[in-house]
Amino acid sequence: MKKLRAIVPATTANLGAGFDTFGLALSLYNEFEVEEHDGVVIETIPDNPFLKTPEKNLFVQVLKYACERRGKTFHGAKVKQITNVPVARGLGSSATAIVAAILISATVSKVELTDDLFFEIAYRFEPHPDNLLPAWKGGFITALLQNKKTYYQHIDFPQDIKAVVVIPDFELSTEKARAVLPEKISLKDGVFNVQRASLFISALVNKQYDILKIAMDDRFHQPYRKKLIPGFDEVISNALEAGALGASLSGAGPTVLALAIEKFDDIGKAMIEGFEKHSIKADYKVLEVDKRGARVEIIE
Ligand SMILES: Nc1ncnc2c1ncn2[C@@H]1O[C@H](COP(=O)(O)OP(=O)(O)OP(=O)(O)O)[C@@H](O)[C@H]1O
Ligand SMILES: N[C@@H](CCO)C(=O)O
Repeated sequence: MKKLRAIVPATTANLGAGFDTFGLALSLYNEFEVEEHDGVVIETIPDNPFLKTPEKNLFVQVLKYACERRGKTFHGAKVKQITNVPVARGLGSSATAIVAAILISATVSKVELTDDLFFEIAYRFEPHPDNLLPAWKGGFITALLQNKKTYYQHIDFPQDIKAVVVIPDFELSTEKARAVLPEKISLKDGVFNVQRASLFISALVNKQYDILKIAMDDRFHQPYRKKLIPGFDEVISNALEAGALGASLSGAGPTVLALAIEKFDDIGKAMIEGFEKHSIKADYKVLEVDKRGARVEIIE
């Protein structure tokens, strides 16, 4: 195998009411360089001992599975990861690793990467398409899984909207953030989210940005997850007061996302203040929507 590099965008899932269905790719990228090697050697930039452990490194685990799935023996790999997407922060870091490994495996084996093949591998490691799909194909998607088939649609995301993401300095695994969700929700809350998810899509299509604030509200997951994220309500209200169109938890959190067409730095700083009031340090990034998705380059 030549030396290959996969470049995969971060993703923000849910966008409020679109729980487990909306996903958006963002201009923050993880890079995964790989070449054949006897045994597994992992370098991470910045240094991350956790990800350097092969058993904890999803990129290596998916590479191994994809190799053995083709009836080959996985002898190892020399991996260099540039991890700009922070782990367990709600920006789809795990999805970047899965997508990178699948694309590299398909490139090496010269196999056409169909949706069925992609999801057959990916769902063994991550059960929801709302990070996987935008990380793979870019842009904004809405998706669902029914009877082992994934249905999804791309919707053009307005060019003038950017994402302000505020990343607090603590991790929240998707597993832990899903464990606090209720088994059942009321009809009233169900209608609440259906109304707003539909409104969100209409607002994008019709460029009716003034309704995004309402459309990004949620009763499925944020009321429960915010107990794990001190300052969440203030971060959201600060974003809106500073000029955001709408704001929500990014994926399973703890990152908080604001959509905006102006005042990006004011919004970022105001959101950080919301966390700082609860003695939590945070950093903000102003990101574009990534429309290209993941790609593989042959280095040598
Ligand atoms: N860049 C990466 N490279 C290799 N393995 C990763 C990477 N990011 C995450 N993982 C693995 O995936 C596991 C699950 O990550 P988790 O889903 O909790 O966080 P996340 O994907 O960063 O956040 P979210 O899914 O909320 O966007 C991590 O504990 C780690 O084992
Ligand atoms: N929809 C998933 C996304 C995880 O990134 C969740 O909220 O748990």
